[in-house]
Amino acid sequence: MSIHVEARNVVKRFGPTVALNGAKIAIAEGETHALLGRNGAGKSTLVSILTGLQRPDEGEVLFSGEPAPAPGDRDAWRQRVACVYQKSTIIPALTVAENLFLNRQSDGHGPINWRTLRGRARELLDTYEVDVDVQTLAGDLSVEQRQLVEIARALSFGARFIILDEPTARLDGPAIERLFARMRSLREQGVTMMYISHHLDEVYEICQSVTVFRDARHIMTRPVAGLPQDELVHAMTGEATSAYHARERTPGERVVLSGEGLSLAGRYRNVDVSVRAGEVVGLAGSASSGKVGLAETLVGLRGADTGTVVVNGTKVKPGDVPAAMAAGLGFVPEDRHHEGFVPLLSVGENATFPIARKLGRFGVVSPSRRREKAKEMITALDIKTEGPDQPVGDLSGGNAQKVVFARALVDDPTVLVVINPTAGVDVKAKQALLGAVEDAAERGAGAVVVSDELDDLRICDRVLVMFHGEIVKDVPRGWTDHELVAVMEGIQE
Ligand SMILES: Nc1ncnc2c1ncn2[C@@H]1O[C@H](COP(=O)(O)OP(=O)(O)OP(=O)(O)O)[C@@H](O)[C@H]1O
Repeated sequence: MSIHVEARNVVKRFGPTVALNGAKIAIAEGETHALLGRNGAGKSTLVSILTGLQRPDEGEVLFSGEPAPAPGDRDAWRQRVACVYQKSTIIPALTVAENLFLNRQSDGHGPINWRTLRGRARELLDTYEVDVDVQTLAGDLSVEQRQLVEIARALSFGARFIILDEPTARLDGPAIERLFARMRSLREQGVTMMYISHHLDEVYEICQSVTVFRDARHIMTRPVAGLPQDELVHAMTGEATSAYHARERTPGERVVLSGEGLSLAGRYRNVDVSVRAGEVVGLAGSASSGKVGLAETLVGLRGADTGTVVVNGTKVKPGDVPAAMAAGLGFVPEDRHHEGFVPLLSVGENATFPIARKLGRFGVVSPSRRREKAKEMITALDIKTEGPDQPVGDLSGGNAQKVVFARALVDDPTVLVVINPTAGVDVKAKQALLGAVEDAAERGAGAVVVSDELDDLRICDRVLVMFHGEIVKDVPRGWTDHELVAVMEGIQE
């Protein structure tokens, strides 16, 4: 089989960090090839080099045996490769049609003809069987629709090689199945794909080959069929890793978080929840179930039409997150890029933000105390960084998520609410984060884990399942995967 995409001996440095150290990958024509590695292993750096966004310090990239285009020749790159990122690259304030033809609206002869543009956009989406109205504002699309539009856009430039960088991180079960069906049909049409994910089961389901990077180096490339999962995990971590075992505990009596009579039009209705000290409560359901909206109300990020929220004895005003935090709340938001961290501030500043007032007198933070506390959190959560002074924007995705976690935990919260807590984090780091939630519960905090990752929900004492905006079942510990998924998908009452 011929090689479609190849990177040889790639070295890439960022200051003192060596992100890729003689790394390589070779992807055969028409295959779906997984790239795996722990957080910070160098995967995204390779993506930026394979898409021409960054130049390697050493090494080369070849497409079908030919050297890659010159760095500035964006059109030539677009014809060879496209990437669907976890973070959207489409512009929310523009329509789908405008996004599809961004920078190519006119043919260079006179003004843009909007009607023709819409027609071409419709035709393009029809070709790839994407059922989205081209006049919709891109900001109103679901994550799934947005990804389909991005894939269609990539193919329309003529690219026969698509990189999918953690595409399932924000999709629910049925949407993941639909994405996989589409990937299979693209593969049948001869499209080559590179697939990045921290979910090993997905790799076994959709990929034919896998390459593992560890500490900036290539560790192995193998066919997926017949490869034992232990060997894969060992290649990623360099050690044997055992499965995570959720702990047993007996929750206390005191209610530390409650929501009563909560309704928000279009999101959820008639919800009553209460979480006791030392209890971990899961909130599960499909993307349209209302679980994220409800969690955002519980932390004060989003108002409700009716009902009240009480955090640790304090009634929280809708929209007043600082008041909820002052009452003892720690929070990991759904979208770390928007609400999670400030990229230009350092790891230390981000991680210690909620305790800034306590660390210094008269509101002035002592840099040495901040560094000390930040170092503690870096060790506790195993954050891969040059140190507390590095800007969070320079960290790999999974390590940035750990900083958001550190911020939620730093002030020993009485109530901890985490939304998709392990999104983008690797196999081992996931265990550290779930362990941190269980530690908090053992210290007496009440926690809410909002997720549809079954591994995340396994640490919960009970799981509230939402369907179409209502809590349909309170499932105690001891469920099987099949049972819980059936309730989440509304198959079983
Ligand atoms: N612009 C940058 N400036 C400084 N360091 C960087 C920059 N981009 C990446 N790095 C560093 O390079 C290393 C590799 O990061 P990369 O994002 O490629 O990892 P990754 O394998 O994609 O991780 P994840 O699974 O968390 O997304 C990390 O240590 C990261 O901090």
